Amino acid sequence: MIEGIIIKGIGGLYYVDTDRGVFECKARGLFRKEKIKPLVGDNVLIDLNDIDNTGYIMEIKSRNTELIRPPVANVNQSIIVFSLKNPKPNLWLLDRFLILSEKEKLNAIIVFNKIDLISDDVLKYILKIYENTGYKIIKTSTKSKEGINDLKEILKDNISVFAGPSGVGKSSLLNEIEPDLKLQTGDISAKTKRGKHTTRSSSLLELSFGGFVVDTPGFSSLDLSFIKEENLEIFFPEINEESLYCKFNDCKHNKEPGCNVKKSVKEGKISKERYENYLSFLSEIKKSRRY
Ligand SMILES: Nc1nc2c(ncn2[C@@H]2O[C@H](COP(=O)(O)OP(=O)(O)OP(=O)(O)O)[C@@H](O)[C@H]2O)c(=O)[nH]1
Ligand SMILES: [Zn+2]
Repeated sequence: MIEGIIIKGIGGLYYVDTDRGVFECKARGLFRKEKIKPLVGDNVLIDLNDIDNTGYIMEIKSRNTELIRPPVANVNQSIIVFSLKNPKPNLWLLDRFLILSEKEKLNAIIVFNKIDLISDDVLKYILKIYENTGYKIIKTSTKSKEGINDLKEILKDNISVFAGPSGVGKSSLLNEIEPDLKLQTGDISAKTKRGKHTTRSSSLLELSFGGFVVDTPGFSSLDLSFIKEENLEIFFPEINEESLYCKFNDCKHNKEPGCNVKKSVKEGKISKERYENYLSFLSEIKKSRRY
C-alpha cells in the first residue's frame, strides 16, 4: 500500500497524489457502510492495481481540520485577501473572516493586495488597525510584485485556503505565485466593479515549491451565531488579552464599569475599528439569540 493525499474527487472517483504520481482510485466499499466519505485533502493509504494503475482507498487517516464549504480536509491556514483599493477594504468583513478562521482552527494570514494603488499613509493607517492583533500581515501587489515571495514562503508546505471578497486579486496572486495554474482572472471594470467568481470546482492545486492551495475560496457562510456573547472576545486576540484585567469576570466590554478593554481602546492599545466591529458582532449575536 502507498500513501497519498486526495487532490480531487469526481463522481465517486478520487485522484490521489503520491510519490509515484497521481492515481485514480475508488473508495473501499466498507467506507460507505460506515458512512465515511473520503474528502479532498484526506491523507489516505491506497492499494494499487499495477495492471491498470488504478487503486482502492483502504484507509483514511484522522483529519486535523474539516471545512464544510468548500468540503476539504486538513487545511491548516487561511489566506485572507483584501485589496486596499478597487474594491476598498471592508474591515467588518475581514474581521468576520478572522473569526471564522479561528473557529475552523486555521492559522489566519492577512494579505493586503494592490498596494501599488495607494499612498504610504493609507497603508500605514490600515496596518496600524491590525498592529496588536498578532496576525501575520503580508502586503502585496501583482503589478509591482512586492510581497509575492513572502506569500510563497507562507504557502510552502502548508494546505491553504484563500478567502476574500470578489475582485481583490486572489486569482491574480495565485497566478503570480504559480503561473502554470493559469487561473482565470476577471477584469473588475468589465464586471462593473461588482466582480463575480471566476474560479470553480473544488480540488487541491499542488504548488511546485511544496504545499497545496484549495482552488475555491473559503467561507461562503459568514454566520456568527455559533458564538455565545460571552465568548466573542476569544475571537479577538488583542481584546481577549486585555479582558483579563476587566473588573467583572463576565464583562462583555460594552457598558460594564471597570472595563479594561474600553480603557485599552482609549489608550490606543486596541484599535477603535476592531473594537467597533466587536460591538457590532456582539449586538448581532444578541439579536440572533432572541429567536
Ligand atoms: N492595481 C492592481 N490590480 C490588481 C492587483 N491584483 C489584481 N488586480 C486586478 O484586480 C482585478 C481582479 O483580480 P482577480 O484576481 O480576478 O480577483 P479575485 O479576487 O480572484 O476575484 P474573484 O474571482 O471574483 O473572486 C483584475 O483586473 C486584476 O488585474 C494588484 O496588485 N494591483
Ligand atoms: Zn471589559
